[in-house]
Amino acid sequence: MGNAYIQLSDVMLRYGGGTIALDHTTLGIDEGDFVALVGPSGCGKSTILKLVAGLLRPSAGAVIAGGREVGAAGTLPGGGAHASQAPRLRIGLAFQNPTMLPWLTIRDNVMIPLKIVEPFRQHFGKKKHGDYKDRVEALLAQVGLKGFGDKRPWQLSGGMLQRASLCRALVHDPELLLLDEPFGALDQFTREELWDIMQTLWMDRRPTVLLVTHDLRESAYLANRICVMSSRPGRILETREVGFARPRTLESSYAPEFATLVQQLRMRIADARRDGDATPPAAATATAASLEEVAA
Ligand SMILES: Nc1ncnc2c1ncn2[C@@H]1O[C@H](COP(=O)(O)OP(=O)(O)OP(=O)(O)O)[C@@H](O)[C@H]1O
Repeated sequence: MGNAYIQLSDVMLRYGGGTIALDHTTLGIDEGDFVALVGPSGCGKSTILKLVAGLLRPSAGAVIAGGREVGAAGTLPGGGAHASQAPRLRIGLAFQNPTMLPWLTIRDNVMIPLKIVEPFRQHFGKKKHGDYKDRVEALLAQVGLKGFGDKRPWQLSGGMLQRASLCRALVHDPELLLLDEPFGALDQFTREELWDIMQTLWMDRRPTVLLVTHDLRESAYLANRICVMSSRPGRILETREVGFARPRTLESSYAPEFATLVQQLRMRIADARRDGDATPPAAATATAASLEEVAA
């Protein structure tokens, strides 16, 4: 069993209806790393995020986040007999649909984690019009939403709401950021703009990030490592190091080595879709070796 910051060890996840979403899934993520999960639709990517967040517990195997067993098989999520004494990680979440509470301003929506999560929560009453407001305004400015704090969610475009959603995911300085296709519903131009913003936020703050995406260019632009999953029941078929220098730019995303990486990922996923996880180990190793040459 590995001992990475985030560690899934031989995890099996069976949903209530009997669907086995993950089987023999092992994945380690180092502190401060930026990892993307890609793979065929329905292969269990979101299920991995939910396990790491402690929203699900594995049917077998173990999930550890920041030294704490978040949902050992047979225990309650985040607790139970096997849980270590390590403090629970502060987690930030952003999804494809940036759900905002419509009766609150953008500023108050972004502030919600400060109202809920310790140690911010205990000072909320005192600081919500001072330090916390400044913190939210600074984040909004960083994502290009300066001056929009007083607006209501219905007064913003989809791209602006997604920017606000990123602010909400980061406002409480999470140690772990879980992103489930956060840019999936946006047009290409807005998406690329947000890649840049996301990269800057990560480089400034260095949370550990786990990003689920269908967009292979996005994974190559943002991640340090890309994990390719098999068809359901999902497991990690291959992990790619992405060695491109940072900060990455749109221009660099049109470089031949970037295009080659994306093309190879695409072929790997097409294989996984066609063959399930039936790729013989020798062939998988050969593919991994050829892919390594690209990143080098
Ligand atoms: N609550 C649930 N109950 C039963 N089955 C579920 C549940 N949630 C997901 N599944 C099934 O588990 C499998 C994995 O789902 P998951 O959402 O993790 O996949 P995914 O890779 O994120 O999919 P996509 O790329 O299409 O978003 C799918 O077959 C899905 O239908």
